[in-house]
Amino acid sequence: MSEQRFRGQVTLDGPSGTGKSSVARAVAARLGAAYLDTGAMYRAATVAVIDAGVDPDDADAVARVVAGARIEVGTAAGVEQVEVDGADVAERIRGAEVTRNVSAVSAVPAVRRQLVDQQRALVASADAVVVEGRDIGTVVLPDATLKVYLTAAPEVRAQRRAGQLGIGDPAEVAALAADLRRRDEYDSSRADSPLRPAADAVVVDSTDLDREAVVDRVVDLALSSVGAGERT
Ligand SMILES: Nc1ncnc2c1ncn2[C@@H]1O[C@H](COP(=O)(O)OP(=O)(O)OP(=O)(O)O)[C@@H](O)[C@H]1O
Ligand SMILES: Nc1ccn([C@H]2C[C@H](O)[C@@H](COP(=O)(O)O)O2)c(=O)n1
Repeated sequence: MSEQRFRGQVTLDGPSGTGKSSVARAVAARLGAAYLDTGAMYRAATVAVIDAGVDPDDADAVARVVAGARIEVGTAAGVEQVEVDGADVAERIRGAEVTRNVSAVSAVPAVRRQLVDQQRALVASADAVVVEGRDIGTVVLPDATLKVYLTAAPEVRAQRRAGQLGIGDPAEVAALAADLRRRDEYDSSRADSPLRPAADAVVVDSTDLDREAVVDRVVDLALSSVGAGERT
């Protein structure tokens, strides 16, 4: 049950493992809003590329495969629905092979254009929506009601991800931290739509905040956002 009626778009961008998905889902539930995980769309595109046997670094081939794939994601906050050509890939998109290759696939401009068009269409069908990703405030929804950029210290992010995956071995935690650094670097340095905060984003550093505190902060910001957002 939502606490107050909110209309508009909340964008949540930031590096990997900063809490975008968990915070965005909870904020959407509190605001009674739809929820869109754009990372899931790039992951689904990566499944299509892997299944086609194409090299993720071959931009032309990647663009061709993704153009021919039907990628569908749900926008209900409580359910993860991700399909490629009608097949359920919600679990598979979280696997290591997809995570290893998703940055290369998501750096291909034609893939970005296709998925950004789809993202805007999904957002247009909702009167209240929380959208998470890397370029939502900068590229996908530059006029969003509220833009939040989530950050957290890299070592804290690695520890949280380790907790999520049930990993305690220090060598494996170090490998997780290295993977986070590699993806941050790739996502921030690509030519098309690099990861960076929008000029008008509110930066929330969750290093010393628990998840509920971050959710409270974003909900407060959304409900008090001036101008485009509405409360009824
Ligand atoms: N403020 C917080 N305090 C403690 N743990 C948190 C906090 N925010 C998120 N977490 C936990 O950190 C882990 C990573 O969060 P989440 O998957 O939401 O991040 P993300 O930014 O969406 O990652 P990615 O971009 O890689 O998909 C999860 O286990 C989540 O429960
Ligand atoms: N708007 C977006 C969302 C995601 N990506 C890319 C970059 C990430 O490494 C990858 C997976 O995202 P995650 O599920 O970890 O949030 O997808 C992007 O380029 N733009």
